[in-house]
Amino acid sequence: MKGAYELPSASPIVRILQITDPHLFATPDGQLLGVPTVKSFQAVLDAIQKEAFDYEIILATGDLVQDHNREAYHRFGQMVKQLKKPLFWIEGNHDLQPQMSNALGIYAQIQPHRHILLSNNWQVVLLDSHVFGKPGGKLSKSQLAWLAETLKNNAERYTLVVLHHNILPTNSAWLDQHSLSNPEQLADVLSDFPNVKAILHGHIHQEVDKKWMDYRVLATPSTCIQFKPNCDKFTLDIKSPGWRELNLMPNGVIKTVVKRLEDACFLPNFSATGY
Ligand SMILES: Nc1ncnc2c1ncn2[C@@H]1O[C@@H]2COP(=O)(O)O[C@H]2[C@H]1O
Ligand SMILES: [Fe+2]
Repeated sequence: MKGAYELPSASPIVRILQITDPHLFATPDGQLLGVPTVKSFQAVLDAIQKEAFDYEIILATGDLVQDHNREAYHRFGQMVKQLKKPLFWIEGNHDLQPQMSNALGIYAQIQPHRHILLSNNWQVVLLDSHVFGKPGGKLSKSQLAWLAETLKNNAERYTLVVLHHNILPTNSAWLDQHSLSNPEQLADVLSDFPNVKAILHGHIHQEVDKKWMDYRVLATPSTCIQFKPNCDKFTLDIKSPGWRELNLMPNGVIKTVVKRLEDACFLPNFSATGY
């Protein structure tokens, strides 16, 4: 495990951009259920650059590629260069190691660190919840032990915990079977550290801002297809690709907003029953 990445901030507010689940292909025309994911990702990157939000770091929360292709990781590495800020990533269920680390490791902007110290009062801890060959997630004993150790060593800092898989149900049976399988073990670790403020994830291709015990749970739209909440059978949503802006305030509060491309762009094939 790499040590902490330290980002002393000029501003007391820490600004973070989250992009998630781009499901890129090696080829520019590769499609996921009718959506050309490289093109929708580029449209999101273009829209982000038109915004005034002056983020300091980027979090890419998994499922960076769709087809385990090394070249798709290189496409990700090349495409995010335009954002010109340090980028940190975690694995999703569609990602494959060591191809992912090896490919992303050659880009100076892309950081291998899983612990980020931001300003004087915040930290971000990135967890690997991916289980080889399975769509659902689990936090291993070693990830949980590392989380406990990291929180203990920096207990005075407010903390944002980041992983790929969801903790709370989406009220969609087809998707909820692929949630994090051991949230109670995560809760056990977190319960000793009252400065943990929020848990941020991807995977469910929809916006969430809810409470789980004392923690705020935030999920973010994919940069490609969207899943419709509250549907027991696989159902795609008409909502557009999106991203999230987060402002970590010096008093421990998080101000955050999800933004999307304009309506009715990159609509998927609504008759699809899965992938
Ligand atoms: N029809 C389906 N039923 C159950 N699981 C599915 C279906 N289609 C896709 N999935 C899996 O559910 C996962 C949810 O989001 P992911 O992008 O991680 O990848 C998806 C697939 O692994
Ligand atoms: Fe996923």
